[in-house]
This record gives sequence, C-alpha cells and structure tokens, in this order.
Amino acid sequence: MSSYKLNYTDALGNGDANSLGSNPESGSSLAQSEKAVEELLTQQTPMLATDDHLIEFSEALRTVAKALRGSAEGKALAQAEAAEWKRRYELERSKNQELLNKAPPLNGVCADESSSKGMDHLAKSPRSHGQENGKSGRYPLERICSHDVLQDGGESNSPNGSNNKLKRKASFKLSWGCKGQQANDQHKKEIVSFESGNITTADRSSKQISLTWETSPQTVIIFTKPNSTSVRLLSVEMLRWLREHKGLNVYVEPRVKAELLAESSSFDFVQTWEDDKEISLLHPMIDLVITLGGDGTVLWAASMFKGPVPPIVPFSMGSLGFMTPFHSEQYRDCLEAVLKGPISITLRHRLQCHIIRDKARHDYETEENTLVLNEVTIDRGISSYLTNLECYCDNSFVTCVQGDGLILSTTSGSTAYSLAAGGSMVHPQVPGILFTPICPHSLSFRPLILPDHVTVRVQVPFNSRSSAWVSFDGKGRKQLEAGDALVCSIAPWPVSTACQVESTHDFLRSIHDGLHWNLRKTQSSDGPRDTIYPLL
Ligand SMILES: NC(=O)c1ccc[n+]([C@@H]2O[C@H](COP(=O)([O-])OP(=O)(O)OC[C@H]3O[C@@H](n4cnc5c(N)ncnc54)[C@H](O)[C@@H]3O)[C@@H](O)[C@H]2O)c1
Ligand SMILES: Nc1ncnc2c1ncn2[C@@H]1O[C@H](COP(=O)(O)OP(=O)(O)OP(=O)(O)O)[C@@H](O)[C@H]1O
Repeated sequence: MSSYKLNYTDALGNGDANSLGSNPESGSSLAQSEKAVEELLTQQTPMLATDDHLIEFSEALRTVAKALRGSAEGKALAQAEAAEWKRRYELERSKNQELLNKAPPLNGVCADESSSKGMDHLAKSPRSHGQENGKSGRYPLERICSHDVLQDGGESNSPNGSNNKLKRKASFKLSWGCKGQQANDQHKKEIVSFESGNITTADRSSKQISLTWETSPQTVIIFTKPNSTSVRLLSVEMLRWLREHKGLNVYVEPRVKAELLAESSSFDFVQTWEDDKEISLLHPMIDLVITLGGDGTVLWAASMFKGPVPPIVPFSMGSLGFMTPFHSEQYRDCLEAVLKGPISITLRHRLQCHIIRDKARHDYETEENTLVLNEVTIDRGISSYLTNLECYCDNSFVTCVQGDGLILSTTSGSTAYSLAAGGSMVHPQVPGILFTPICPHSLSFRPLILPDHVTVRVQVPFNSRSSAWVSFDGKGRKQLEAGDALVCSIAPWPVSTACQVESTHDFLRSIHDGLHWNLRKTQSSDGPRDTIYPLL
C-alpha cells in the first residue's frame, strides 16, 4: 500500500507539470499534457483515494451485513423454535385438559405423573424437558418416568371409539444398572464435581438402563412389515396368544385389522384407529410396542410417535435386523420375560428436524417438526449439480458441503446410511450427532461427530445453482429452495428398544453378525516370528 502511494505521488509529477508549463514551444502537446495532468488530478487522485475508502467502506459494510445476517438468522431460529413449542404446548394442554375432565383421580402412579406436572413441564424449554427424561446434558437421573406427559383418561377416548374404556397405562421406572439392580447411589446427582480444586466425573451418561414395570402392561400395539406372508402368519398367532394367554388389549394398524377381519370375524377383539389424527392419542394408552419385520419396521413404528414412545420389542423378520435382536421363533419366551421385567433397554436418541422456509414471514408458517431415529439426509436429489450447503453449529460456521449431500445421523443411525458414506460406527447410547458428507468433492473432508447439545443448521445459499432435497429416515422427501434451512437437534423423546442381553452385547452382536465387521481369517501360528534382541 505505501509503495503504491509513493508511486502515485511520483506519477503526479509536480516537477513534470512545471516543466511542461515552462515550455512555450510545446503548443498542442502542452495542451494535451495539461489535459493529461488535469485528468490525473481529477480522475486518478480521487480515484485512488476513493479506492482506499471504498475498500474500507465495503469491508465495513460486509461486517455490518454479516452481523445483521447473524442476528436475523438467530432471531428466525429462536422464533421458529418458540412457535413450535408454543404450538405443541397448546396441543398437549388441550389434549390433557380434555382427558383430565374425564379422568378419575389417579391412584398408584408415580409422583411425577401428577396431572399438573404433566402439563406444566410442557411449558418448559425442550432442553429442560429432555433433561427431565434422562436425556443428554444432566443425564444421571436415577429414575426416568415415561409417563411425564401422559394422562390416564376416562371413557370414549379410544381412537376407534369402540372399545371405549381408556386403559390405565402400566407404570414403570427406568434406572441405571443391569436388569433392575440399581447401581450404588454414590454421585447420583452430578456428572462433574469440583472438589478441592479437582475435577472428577461422577457418573456416566450412557450406563446400561433397566426397565422395571411397577404395574403390569395391559395394552400392546403390533406393527408389521407389509406384504410378507411369514410376518402375517406370526402376527395372527401372536395376537391370539397375547389375548388368550396374557389377557392383553392389542392394537394393530388399520390395514392389518382389515386383513384380519377379511380372514375371520373372530379378530374383532383387535383394536385400531380410523384416521391419522387419532394416532396422536395412542401414546397415552400403549404400554408396549412390538415390531415384526426388519429395521425399517422399527423406524416405521418410532415414526408413529411424535412425542414420547413406549418401549419397543423388535422381532427380527427382515434380512439384516440391526435393531431387531429378538428371534421370532421364541416369541413366547421373549414376551413372557419382557412383560414380567425387568429388561435392559437401549435408549436411542432421535433428531428433531425443522425446515425454515426463506419465504415464511410468520410464525404460523413454520412447518411441523419431524423426528428421525436414523438420520436426516440433505442431498442433490435429481439435480446433476453439486449440492452447496452452508452448515452452522450453534450459529458458528462449520463448513460448506460441496458434493452429493450431507447426513446428520443419530448414533443409532451410524450403522445405516452414514456408515455407507464413510462415517464411524458409534454405540447407540453414545450421545451425539454424526455429521457425514456424501461424496464430498474435497480431499480433506472427514466426517465429524458433534456433541448432543448442539443445534445444527444447514442452509441452501442464495447463490446455489440448484435446490436440495431432505429425507427423513429415508422417507418423506422435501425440497429445500435457496435460502431455506434445515435445523436439527437431539429430540427430548428417545426411543427405548428392549435388549436381548444388554445394550453393548446386542450392538456388538449386530456389527458382527449383521455387518460381518472385521471378519478375517485368523493368521496361523506357524511361520516367521519376531526375534527379540537383548538390550546391550
Ligand atoms: N447407501 C445406503 O446405505 C443407504 C441408502 C439409503 C437409505 N439407507 C438407509 O435405509 C434406512 C431406511 O431403512 P428402510 O428399512 O426403511 O429402507 P430399506 O428397506 O431400503 O433398507 C435399508 C437397509 O438399511 C438397514 N438399516 C436401517 N437402519 C439401520 C441401522 N440403524 N443400522 C444398520 N442398518 C440399518 C436395513 O436393515 C436395510 O437393510 C435409512 O434411514 C438409511 O439409513 C441406506
Ligand atoms: N407397518 C408398516 N407400514 C408401512 N410400511 C412399513 C411398515 N413396516 C415397515 N415398512 C416399510 O417396509 C420396508 C421394509 O421393511 P423392513 O426394513 O422392516 O424389512 P426388510 O427390508 O425385509 O428388513 P431389513 O431392513 O432387515 O433388510 C421399509 O421401507 C419400511 O419403512
């Protein structure tokens, strides 16, 4: 810059100008020279000065624009979240009010199920709600009651309006430790303590969790993979057994109920619901979910619950069965054990995903949250251009993904699409969000694992050549136009799946049996060996 100024002063050439003015013979060339100097003075001088100012000014403008953009984005995010929680609060409050009006006084349920609590806590932030449910952050709650938002009802709230006596949900408690044996109570309250200047970690966030029924389960729902004869046959047998031997109320999907009634009218004890809105009334009634199928059926079952999810017992009737540890041939023994309890469970975190449209100007235009158990994928869809995705983590810029797309995965989903895109396999109870690019056009883009408390935002920049497409657990594609953003964080409602043995054992069995992880012939012991030389 300084050398430029020096050259500029020289170029002005006061000496030159004087000499030009003192030469009478130069006639038109003088006039030309004068004109040139004048031009220099009128154009170059201000131009160069203006250049400097313009640079400074544009830098200042850029800083201001960045700050404005940051604050506008932060505000939009906060508004969207607030609107969503307000909407949910109103919805739950009206539902609870409706149920409360009809419900008899609650007896024999745990203290934190009281109706006022059930509604009050909904007004809290999603984060504090999650913590109450034993979610991330302040994990070590000794006891995580699944009934926080659930109310018992009275008559006629049954989704199909037919069986009509709304059943009291079975009460259970969750505790750290294996199969109901509580770990000792030392350090229960804090994860990190700071005593005498020493930082110690007092408890772990991802201990094996055990579910103990306090009252017996009474109502189960069975989700079945469609178009499978073996699944249909087993579901018929299981339905009868649950009804006749265990005296349970059984729900199935409307499609399945129609199939059953077409087979025999003796299945009219099986209950169902009529339209999708009624599904939202299911969770207060269902004690246990049974899935017959593969991993896709577990994802399907979880997606039916937009809030808390009853424990899921997944029977393997698919090809891979990563999340389905129970063998269908032994369903009686398995279900006997589960219904009796205690059982080990894997608490699988879900991601709540929210699209913020650039064109949305009002709170009510915000789209509903979608919960995913595996992952949310943002890809290029049918476009042949690179996706261009700006990614932020709690409003800090992470990176710009240029490639086929990005996967934001739960740790349960780490063995699904994220694995195929080069992400790490992570134990499902490790809290975190996997940030895995799909075919990034870069030599240095390694996948990341982010902590579970962050909010990730992925935005299609305004100058993007094409739109992007979002899909949720491989389903429900939505288009993201330039300026639209996907906001994603850990949901307060995890999915608990029953373990065959316990969480880590089941996970290792799945990666060995399902994915044949690190399968290699063992090296034989005959052959060359290391020679160990003694140190001199
Ligand atoms: N390239 C890929 O690997 C790829 C591509 C698209 C979707 N998917 C996965 O498929 C899932 C949807 O499953 P679906 O059954 O409805 O579709 P699907 O019938 O296409 O099955 C996909 C396969 O992924 C397996 N799978 C699903 N969840 C898993 C998990 N958590 N761990 C290990 N394997 C898992 C299933 O067992 C199945 O074999 C998506 O959530 C996504 O993760 C993977
Ligand atoms: N109750 C259901 N209603 C509608 N679709 C379902 C239902 N259960 C499963 N599906 C869908 O059917 C597909 C196949 O299901 P699933 O993955 O369970 O079986 P699979 O492919 O044979 O097993 P695996 O995933 O182990 O390979 C999935 O896309 C899933 O979303």
